[in-house]
Amino acid sequence: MGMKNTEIELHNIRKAFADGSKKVPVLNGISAKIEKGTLLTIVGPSGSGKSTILSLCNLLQTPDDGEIYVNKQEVRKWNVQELRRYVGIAFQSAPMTKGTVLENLSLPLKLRGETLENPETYLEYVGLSAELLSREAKELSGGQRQRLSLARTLVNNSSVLLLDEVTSALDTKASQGIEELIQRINKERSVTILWVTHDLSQAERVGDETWLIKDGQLVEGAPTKQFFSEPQDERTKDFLNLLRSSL
Ligand SMILES: Nc1ncnc2c1ncn2[C@@H]1O[C@H](COP(=O)(O)OP(=O)(O)OP(=O)(O)O)[C@@H](O)[C@H]1O
Repeated sequence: MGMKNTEIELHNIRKAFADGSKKVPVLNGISAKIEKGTLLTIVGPSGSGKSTILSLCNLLQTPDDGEIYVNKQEVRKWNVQELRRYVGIAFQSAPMTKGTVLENLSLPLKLRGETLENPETYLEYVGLSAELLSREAKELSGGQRQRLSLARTLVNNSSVLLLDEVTSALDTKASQGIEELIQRINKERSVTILWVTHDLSQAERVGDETWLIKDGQLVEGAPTKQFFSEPQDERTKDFLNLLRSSL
């Protein structure tokens, strides 16, 4: 066995949200380790807490209880800006700020008072033409915007990428392109990836490991092949059967 090199460790994470006067628990004690370079796919019913897990890893939210270690340092001990460079995030909507593609791409550096060298190399890597640099970013197609948000994480040289339903708004062809790009970023640059997806065949295709989150618990975490071919927990079997029978 080689030496394990943990990128993210969740230690008994709990989170509840206020709903009127009562607190609704969303994560009920989640513990797990993610090794560096892993492509983890996270599946589970709607509202089970998947996005909340991502948001805790770069301090968009803070846990009520428990600790999260990123590269061995508890998230609340990180400088937030540094943490958010180290842990990049991309959403389904791939939001852009007003301005050109170049301005959007160099935003993370501009905030630090630096300029971006060779912006076209980042566009090329994500499969966008350098001619797009002067284009208004909000006018790009969904697939192009998703590529640009991935390019931004490359500018930051992020070690971890949090992906929340990044292909759900795209047609099949654009979705395949983004899938391949993410796999390439994972393999070529050893970026650790936490990928929430409702598309089970995608989770099976791209994952090294897969988790099922249900009712705020990590029900089952296993190597992806095993997760889909020999699920151990009855709740995983039910979840997979239910979705497969509805196809
Ligand atoms: N900021 C918030 N304030 C209040 N409630 C929240 C907040 N964020 C999430 N929730 C609630 O927490 C629960 C879990 O939400 P979360 O988005 O983590 O689920 P999910 O598994 O990602 O769902 P989906 O697959 O539908 O995106 C939901 O009931 C949601 O309404």
